[in-house]
Amino acid sequence: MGASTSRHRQCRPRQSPINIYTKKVRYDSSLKPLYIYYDPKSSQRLVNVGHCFNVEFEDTNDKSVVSDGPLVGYYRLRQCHFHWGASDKDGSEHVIDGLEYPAELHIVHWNAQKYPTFDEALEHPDGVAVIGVLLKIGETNPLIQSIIDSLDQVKEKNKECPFTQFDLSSLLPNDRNYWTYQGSLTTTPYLECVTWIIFQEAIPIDSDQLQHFRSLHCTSEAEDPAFILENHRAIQPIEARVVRSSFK
Ligand SMILES: O=C1NC(=O)[C@@H](c2ccccc2)S1
Ligand SMILES: [Zn+2]
Repeated sequence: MGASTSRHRQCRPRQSPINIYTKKVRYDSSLKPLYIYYDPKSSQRLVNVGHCFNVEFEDTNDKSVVSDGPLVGYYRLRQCHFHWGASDKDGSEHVIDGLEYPAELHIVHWNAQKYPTFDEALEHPDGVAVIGVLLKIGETNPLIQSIIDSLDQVKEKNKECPFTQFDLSSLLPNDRNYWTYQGSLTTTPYLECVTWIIFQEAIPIDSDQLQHFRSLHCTSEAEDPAFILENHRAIQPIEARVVRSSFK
């Protein structure tokens, strides 16, 4: 192994996203069912952060949390966002047996039981838990439509608007089978602090709804407009990791 390769392997061993090769996944009977409770009163606002839009939630209390599953303790809901592609052919970050989905929802939580702030949690290997939900082209999604109906208020980078009473739990698939592995943030600074929980079942979105995501501006009002056509990171080497499943 060359020096750069060995340096590369040592310094970034748990990057995300990855291809989940289902033949190499290991069923782990000790994995518990996930406990997920999201209070619609926790949702606060919609923000265009330039490379995507976030639905941001109040994370100064434990009203909306995820626990159990592969996790130790509880993780507080902080924000959710989507990743998408320039066409419906790609867009998800995680890939399943080489199959790319048109988009992926990320629900970001942090270990408020152990760490005082989100920024502190980012510095620890058990600091963050992200639930990933794959999206497939299908019927119109009414929950996503409620977000789209507000997107014109956050068209440009750094714009935000109130977004309350959002029932995020209705966006989750009915089937709670999941894969889990240790990974990283998928945007800079790519910190290796994430326990990933990816649902096996995809949820529907229609093609027109996806097109609305691509009409968001990655530029501020003062700049010449450019669009967020895509915002998904390429898959990364799995290195020495094994993906576990909650199901056979
Ligand atoms: O799941 C992920 N998606 C992203 O855009 C990354 C991120 C980075 C910082 C805060 C929240 C999320 S990590
Ligand atoms: Zn993400």
